[in-house]
Amino acid sequence: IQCMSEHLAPQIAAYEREIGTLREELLKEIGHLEEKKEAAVKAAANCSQEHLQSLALPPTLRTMKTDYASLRSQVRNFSDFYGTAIKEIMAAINEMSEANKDLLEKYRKEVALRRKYHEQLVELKGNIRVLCRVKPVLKEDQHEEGQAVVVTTDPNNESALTVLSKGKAKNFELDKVFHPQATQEEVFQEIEPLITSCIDGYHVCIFAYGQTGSGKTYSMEGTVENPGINQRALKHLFNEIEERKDMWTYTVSVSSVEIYNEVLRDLLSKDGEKLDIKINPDGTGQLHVPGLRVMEVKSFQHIKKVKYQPLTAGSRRCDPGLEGPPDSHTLQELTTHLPAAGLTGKRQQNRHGCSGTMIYQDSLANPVSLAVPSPFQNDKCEKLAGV
Ligand SMILES: Nc1ncnc2c1ncn2[C@@H]1O[C@H](COP(=O)(O)OP(=O)(O)OP(=O)(O)O)[C@@H](O)[C@H]1O
Repeated sequence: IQCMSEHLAPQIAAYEREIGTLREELLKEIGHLEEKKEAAVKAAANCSQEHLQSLALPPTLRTMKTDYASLRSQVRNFSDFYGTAIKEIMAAINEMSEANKDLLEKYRKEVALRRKYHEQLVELKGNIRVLCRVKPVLKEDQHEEGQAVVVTTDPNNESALTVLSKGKAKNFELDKVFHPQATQEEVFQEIEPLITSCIDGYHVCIFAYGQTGSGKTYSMEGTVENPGINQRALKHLFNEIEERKDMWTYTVSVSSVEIYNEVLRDLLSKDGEKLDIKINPDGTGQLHVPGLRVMEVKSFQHIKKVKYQPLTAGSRRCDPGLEGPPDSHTLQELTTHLPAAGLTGKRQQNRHGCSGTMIYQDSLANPVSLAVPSPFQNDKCEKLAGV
């Protein structure tokens, strides 16, 4: 066996070499065939495209083909377009939030400025200001020739007032004296800054005091052609609110009462319901009138349409049947509320936002000397007006 295997070994080696050579040739041949196949496939593809192009497509198919091509390119471009749009949107959002920050910053500065102005106003003009309007002598006053005019103003001093009493001239100094020819507009100009303060959250009380026929109603309400403080203040208030509407939304509400000989009546209720003043149970220690109707008003026109109950008979005049001085007062309270967060301030801000109150009051009283230190003789009225 050993002898045989030694004899066959060279032959086996020769076969193996021959097999190797044959394998290499076979692989080469396969390679050639592959190349030929590729070339044949390409040629076939070209041929079918040329063939397709040479075919006359119906017009609808041709349109579809162009539409399809355009859609394909649009789809390809869409991701680029989408990316650009997202970037633009993000840039706009950033710009907006920057603008918002800017606006908020401006508002904070504005609030601080207004507070400063209000404090300056209070500092310069006082927290309580007493203004005097001298009524002109009218035809109906039956002023007779030769009768002395007892109240005179000084054209060079807007604080001075002289009253002739029992042959003696008494001089008074007030915050401001309006001469008899002063217009409703001039009187209102003195009040105007207080209306802005009310919108900014401060409490304001405007009180007209004087003997019957002295011009309280004329100054406060005025006439249709020549409106007084109340009408002008409301117009001004709604104009200011309108100017601020892009930034802030205010709500405005009104209530109205008459206090006649210590009896308080709601002038917004149908039957002029009688009410009383109580301590507010909310713990603030402030006074309020339980059951008093409060009406939200949207505009100056709206407020003019509010129906008030007619006043108690006799409350607009000295009632001769009464003993002692008649006590007649009408109070109109107007509240502005700004339900905004992020405001700063102490007094005027509560957790609901910022509220300011304006009380107009018109009082009837017996003739009194200008030197009377406290003109508020009516207990309920004094309480309600918060003076
Ligand atoms: N400054 C003024 N200029 C022109 N007229 C005036 C002026 N002030 C008052 N009057 C007129 O005087 C009259 C009496 O005024 P008014 O009714 O306002 O007084 P009053 O103080 O409200 O009186 P009462 O307390 O009795 O209601 C009215 O006819 C009013 O038009």
